Amino acid sequence: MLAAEKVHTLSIARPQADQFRLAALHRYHILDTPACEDFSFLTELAAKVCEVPYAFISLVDAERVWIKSCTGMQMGELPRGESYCSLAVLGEAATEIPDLTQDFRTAGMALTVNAPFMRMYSSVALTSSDGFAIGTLCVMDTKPGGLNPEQHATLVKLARQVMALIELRANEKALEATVRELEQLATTDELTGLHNRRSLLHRLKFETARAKRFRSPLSAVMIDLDHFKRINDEYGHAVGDQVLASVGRLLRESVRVIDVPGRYGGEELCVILPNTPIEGACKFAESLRAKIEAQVHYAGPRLLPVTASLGVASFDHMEIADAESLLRQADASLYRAKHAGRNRVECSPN
Ligand SMILES: Nc1nc2c(ncn2[C@@H]2O[C@H](COP(=O)(O)OP(=O)(O)OP(=O)(O)O)[C@@H](O)[C@H]2O)c(=O)[nH]1
Repeated sequence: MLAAEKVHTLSIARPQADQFRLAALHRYHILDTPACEDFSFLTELAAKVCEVPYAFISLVDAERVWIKSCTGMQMGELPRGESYCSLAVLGEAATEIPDLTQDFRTAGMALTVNAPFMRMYSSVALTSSDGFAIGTLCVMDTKPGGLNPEQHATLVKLARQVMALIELRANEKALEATVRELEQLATTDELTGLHNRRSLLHRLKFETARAKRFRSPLSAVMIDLDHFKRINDEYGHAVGDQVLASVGRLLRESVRVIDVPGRYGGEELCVILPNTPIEGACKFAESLRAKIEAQVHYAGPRLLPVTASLGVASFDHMEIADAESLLRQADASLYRAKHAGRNRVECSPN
């Protein structure tokens, strides 16, 4: 970073429609990203080709110029009024200042009046796909002068490479976000926000393998709403859906991050509890049962009592060979809870 004994802030004219230019810059999500070898390579190449000690990839933000990569000195960012690059986004595709001390706009800037006492500046604008200059690829020297036509032509080509790399990184980021979104859609039950059946069974297989490998306990809790058919029949499917969605939310809010809450099918929900022995799972199930009973539901103005029966099974108390048999045992416990009068928890084994 620059040691600014005397910070000299020039009020530099802003290009018209700077907010559109800034929007274009921010769309790339490149500001404040970590250093990256691909960009460093391009600044090193720019300095070498132009036979100067300094090269920068700079991005002109609202109040600062942020340096993505630099060769010759370490610099993170500069106030916008202290950066030569602020001039370069004023509209010119290329800017060259042969002697910075002789240009009234740059003569008082910190890099000119303090070490390393820059004298020559030459830059090519980094132009976004919608035509805005978001920053520059620039080279600097402590001697006055300029680039020859060949060096300038190469700097233009390198600036295009920098921009292509910025576009590539942005596209990669957008693609990652889309993949994450699709993954979320493919694994989530739309009504309840819980894992859907496929995702639940996939995670159960994974957790079963892990429990076997590390001999850690694994539990599953099956949850079935009591007399749910009556709710649908008496108040309609939409009210039934509303109840399921609320219980789903309650379940999501009741579990730990490592637990896997899912919709097994219809009004039957399930939670996989990794690293949890039967005692812990039964405690959890009992607390969940009480929360479901206490949750308030309405069908219009009428209060709707909703309860659930829960069945628990665990790996550490019985010989369970695979994921399916864990669920079968939890289902058998649930069956017992239903037959014992509903709104209760049954743990396996008896
Ligand atoms: N609204 C709504 N209802 C559903 C959904 N999935 C399943 N159901 C209904 O849930 C009801 C389940 O009924 P049953 O299996 O007879 O069980 P129950 O009435 O809950 O009775 P018990 O489980 O024995 O207490 C059926 O009427 C299904 O149509 C759903 O996504 N939305």
